[in-house]
Amino acid sequence: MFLDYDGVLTPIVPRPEDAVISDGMRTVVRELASRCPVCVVTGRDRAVVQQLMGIDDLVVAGSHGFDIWTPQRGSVSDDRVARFADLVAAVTDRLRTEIGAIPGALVEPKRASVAVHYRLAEPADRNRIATVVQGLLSEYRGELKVTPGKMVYELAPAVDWDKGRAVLYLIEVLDLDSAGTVPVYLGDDITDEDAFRALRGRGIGILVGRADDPEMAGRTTAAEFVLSSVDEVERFLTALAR
Ligand SMILES: O=P(O)(O)OC[C@H]1O[C@H](O[C@H]2O[C@H](CO)[C@@H](O)[C@H](O)[C@H]2O)[C@H](O)[C@@H](O)[C@@H]1O
Repeated sequence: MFLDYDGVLTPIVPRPEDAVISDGMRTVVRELASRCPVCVVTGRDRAVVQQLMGIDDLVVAGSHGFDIWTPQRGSVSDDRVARFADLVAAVTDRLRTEIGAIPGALVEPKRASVAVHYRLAEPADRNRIATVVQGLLSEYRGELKVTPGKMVYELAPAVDWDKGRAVLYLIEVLDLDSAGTVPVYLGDDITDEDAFRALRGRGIGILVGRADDPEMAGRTTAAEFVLSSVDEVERFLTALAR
């Protein structure tokens, strides 16, 4: 079972640091993990998501799959994190300098990527934030890629790696590639589409969200199924954990 974090295990809230998992969801995730392998595949920094979940013994693919860790083996990300550390640090510094003074703009550093949030910024300031991000993309052309998310720009090294590649890698590393195993992926945001596409024909993709949510407007998805809310996710995982 591959689980995204924000928007799947916790509702979207104004401030990233307030997205703490509920006691009920934590219990269900733990119960499920006693029945089958559970991996958290998130845009979050790995250590941060472990803290928000209050669980540190699950496989986690943090920073959009760049930073993969298992309780048994520790880091299994090859040199992906180390290779891009200087780039990520330089871009994070620039964002802090150029965006830090814009009210409501938040720069969220991670081990292998960086996010710029504009949910709390005035609409008039959002263009300024987008301009800074576009400027950095031009300056680091070929080195940096930007993926939009829910009121956020996700900046990561421009390599052929994403949540979909991370899920396929985990299936291999964790020996889950057997005929009797069906990988299931739950996600809500644009970066989860890579995972839905990767599992097409070999697993099940479940989009979490509602068509009438303005942040989902115009989205197409490669997922086959839909759950409409975090509450529905909890009921679904509870049924699976029985
Ligand atoms: O891959 P995920 O686990 O879904 O993480 C995606 C990003 O989620 C977080 O940002 C989003 O959720 C915040 C808390 O609800 C919200 O305030 C923000 O507007 C959303 O974009 C997280 O902060 C990012 O680092 C993740 O990449």
